[in-house]
Amino acid sequence: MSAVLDLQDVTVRRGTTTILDRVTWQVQDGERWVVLGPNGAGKTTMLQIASARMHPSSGTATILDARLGAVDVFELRPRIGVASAALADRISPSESVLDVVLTAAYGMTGRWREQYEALDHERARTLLEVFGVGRFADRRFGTLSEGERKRVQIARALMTDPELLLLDEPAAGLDLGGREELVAALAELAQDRRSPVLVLVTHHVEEVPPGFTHALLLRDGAIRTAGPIEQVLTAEPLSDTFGMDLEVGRHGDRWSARRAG
Ligand SMILES: Nc1ncnc2c1ncn2[C@@H]1O[C@H](COP(=O)(O)OP(=O)(O)OP(=O)(O)O)[C@@H](O)[C@H]1O
Repeated sequence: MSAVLDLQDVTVRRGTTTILDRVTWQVQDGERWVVLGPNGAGKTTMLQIASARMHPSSGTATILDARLGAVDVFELRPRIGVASAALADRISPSESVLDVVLTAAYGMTGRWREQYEALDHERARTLLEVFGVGRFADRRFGTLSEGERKRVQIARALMTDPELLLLDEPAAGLDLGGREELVAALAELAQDRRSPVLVLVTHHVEEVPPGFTHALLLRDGAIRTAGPIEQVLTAEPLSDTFGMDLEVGRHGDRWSARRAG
């Protein structure tokens, strides 16, 4: 079976800066990946390629069997769910929470819109319930807390029933309780075999939800290590990626890291 995501020698240049440097990465069906790396490593840029929002300067990116540059990205994008700060910024604070989720489906249903409307509503409400924010369906998006908004964004990203779900720092800005609730929700998603392939960008190993299977470490636009999570989330590769001696702990199905010594 072909890979869900297949990057071969992907390089992204802006002026004289190389943001991604010959990135070769394959994600297979059923896998759940976490992407870690310091600020400016190129993580968001890699997700922009993976979500068909950016083309490589060189190399090839094949997403869900569609090669970027040879397909209509507007057909491809609905098959990819994305939750990121950049997308969240575009949501109007006055929009109702239900509409934030529902509008992800617009454009998918075309001229049969009316027949789909009831089903869309039901699905949007179910997704909000799954992420513990069902009771806010009729509130304005702008009145929600940061953590509640993050969960609404993930519900929105799942609305089109994507085959690939990309989450860019979903726990950023959350307090401890909010982070733990989000990690638990993502763990459930990861463990559900019906879920799409997941790629989660984070800065902290503490935010890696149980059930994630693989990890990729990025530094200065290049992959340092990628593979099964137990092998990658260890002291040596993480120290190398963050340029600092780190102690890495595994506590049941969670991780922690701190400076060694
Ligand atoms: N248009 C551009 N021109 C020049 N440099 C750029 C451009 N866009 C991004 N960069 C640089 O590319 C690098 C990678 O950015 P990117 O946002 O992908 O990193 P990141 O790993 O997601 O960082 P963070 O963890 O801080 O969010 C950064 O150094 C950034 O300044």
